[in-house]
Amino acid sequence: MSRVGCMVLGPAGAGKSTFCNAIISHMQSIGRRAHLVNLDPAADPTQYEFTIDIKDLISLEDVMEELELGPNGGLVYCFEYLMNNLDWLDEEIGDYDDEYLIFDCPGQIELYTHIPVLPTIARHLQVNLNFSLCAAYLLEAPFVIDQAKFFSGALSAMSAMILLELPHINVLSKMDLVKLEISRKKLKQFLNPDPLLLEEESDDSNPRFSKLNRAIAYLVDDFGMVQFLPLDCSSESKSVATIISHIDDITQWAENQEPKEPAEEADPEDEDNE
Ligand SMILES: Nc1nc2c(ncn2[C@@H]2O[C@H](COP(=O)(O)OP(=O)(O)OP(=O)(O)O)[C@@H](O)[C@H]2O)c(=O)[nH]1
Repeated sequence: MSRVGCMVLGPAGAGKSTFCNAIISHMQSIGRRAHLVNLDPAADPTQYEFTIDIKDLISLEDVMEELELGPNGGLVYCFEYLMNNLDWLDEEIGDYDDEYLIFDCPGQIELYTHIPVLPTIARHLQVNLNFSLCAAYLLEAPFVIDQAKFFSGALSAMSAMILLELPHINVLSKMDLVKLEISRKKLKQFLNPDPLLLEEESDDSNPRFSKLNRAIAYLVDDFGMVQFLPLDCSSESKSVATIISHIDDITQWAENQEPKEPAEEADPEDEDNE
């Protein structure tokens, strides 16, 4: 049996760490074994209990101090360092065989939309460590209430999906913060976005904007970004269990697929391990 993992992605503050912890708590409450892997070298160490923590290898604070880099350059350096020390990750993951690993990723989405850092890690986990892997991309529900922001978020999710090449689910987080009935109604429409309905919505705007919206709505639909699952971590809610069952389904599907080819970006030494 392969190992099962979920990479939790999304912009800064979208609720990734809270969601990761909600998954772990829920899994523990139903007797399943799950562990948290922190891939954010800037994470606050006091907040969550990580089984595996990139900060044991390298921390952003140290890099910024010692190399006099800014936060973004520092983060890229941390990931380049991890890329050159993937055997550290292999050792840490070691024998977590029949268990779930939840990877809490940094909120700098350029790490999966521009720089192929997380795609390389994902491929390494699949090819070298035999993981059935999926991605959960979080967007903050209160931010995507208007259509333009929804499209912008959906496009960033799509960009991550295309670059990571992983079975992918989208999540609208912090649903409890959307209180107005009219906003909740609008969000419901985004959970299963129908290009025709979204097209109608843009009737009152500038015709060129409307045309752009329509094109994006069809693009999002064509790429199968058809569903966003609602998430509310503020209270005991069924949303976490529902998302876990989606993760189970898509990782099960991934397990039945042909094994991936070794990553092009992989270190040639890794190919010797195959
Ligand atoms: N009301 C509400 N607040 C939430 C929910 N999920 C997360 N939050 C809050 O949102 C803030 C950010 O949450 P985090 O889980 O740290 O977000 P993150 O995406 O991991 O943030 P970065 O690691 O900085 O990218 C925290 O104050 C959380 O308590 C939710 O479902 N409802």
